[in-house]
Amino acid sequence: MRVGLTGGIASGKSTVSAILAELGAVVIDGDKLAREVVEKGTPGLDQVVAAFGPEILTPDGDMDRAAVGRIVFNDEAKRKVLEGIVHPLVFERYAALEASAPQDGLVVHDIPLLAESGRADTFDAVIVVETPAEVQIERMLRDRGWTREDAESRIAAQATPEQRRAIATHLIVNTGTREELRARVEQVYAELTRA
Ligand SMILES: CC(C)(COP(=O)(O)OP(=O)(O)OC[C@H]1O[C@@H](n2cnc3c(N)ncnc32)[C@H](O)[C@@H]1O)[C@@H](O)C(=O)NCCC(=O)NCCS
Ligand SMILES: Nc1ncnc2c1ncn2[C@@H]1O[C@H](COP(=O)(O)OP(=O)(O)OP(=O)(O)O)[C@@H](O)[C@H]1O
Repeated sequence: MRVGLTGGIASGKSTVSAILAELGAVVIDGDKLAREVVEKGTPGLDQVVAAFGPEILTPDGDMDRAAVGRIVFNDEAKRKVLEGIVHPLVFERYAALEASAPQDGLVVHDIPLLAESGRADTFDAVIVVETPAEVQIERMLRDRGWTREDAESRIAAQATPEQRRAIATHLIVNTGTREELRARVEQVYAELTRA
């Protein structure tokens, strides 16, 4: 069974996917793939440099992620250019990893931008993790050292909670404790593996 997992930034997706993995699911992490396809020496990074210029490289030749983030989360057209480079490469990697995943059990695709991608229909089920924007912002300020403006600009670049709910077959409202979150994830896992 192919399951999409999505949610806004800092909503709790990685926490949910870690619990699903403990329960036996195979998890494919979209953010990790999006980093791999633009690592130093990749054709992906060459394309990003061609579009954004060599000033987005660190002295070591890696992509300066903070610099690119400052550009694309303040300019939608530039964000679309970056997405046009990164997303096709990520979807190629998803397909290759899925082909080598075990055929029985749950394969969970953690895709931060699933609602935005229009690909939700390609999954057997879609888990949406939802957390109030104020909690997302607090976590970003605490964990990433960002300003409130940085945090708000990421949220503004993403789908709304309503748009995500519209694609959900299983909604996880992450407003309680970690223990409550675990219990809800166990319930969803049981429902999906019974199906
Ligand atoms: C702009 C970049 C360099 C910033 O890197 P940074 O290390 O600061 O963030 P990281 O990649 O860890 O992403 C953290 C979160 O930001 C949000 N985010 C990332 N890219 C986007 C985007 N294009 N639109 C909206 N939100 C996004 C997601 O919630 C993601 O989980 C990077 O996010 C990137 O390359 N984005 C484009 C690729 C993409 O869309 N990735 C997300 C899903 S595949
Ligand atoms: N129910 C909860 N109670 C307390 N803290 C939580 C809860 N759920 C998640 N967190 C914490 O919130 C932060 C963000 O969660 P997590 O990394 O799982 O989100 P994410 O959606 O994967 O984030 P990102 O979009 O940044 O990859 C983490 O520090 C995590 O430990």
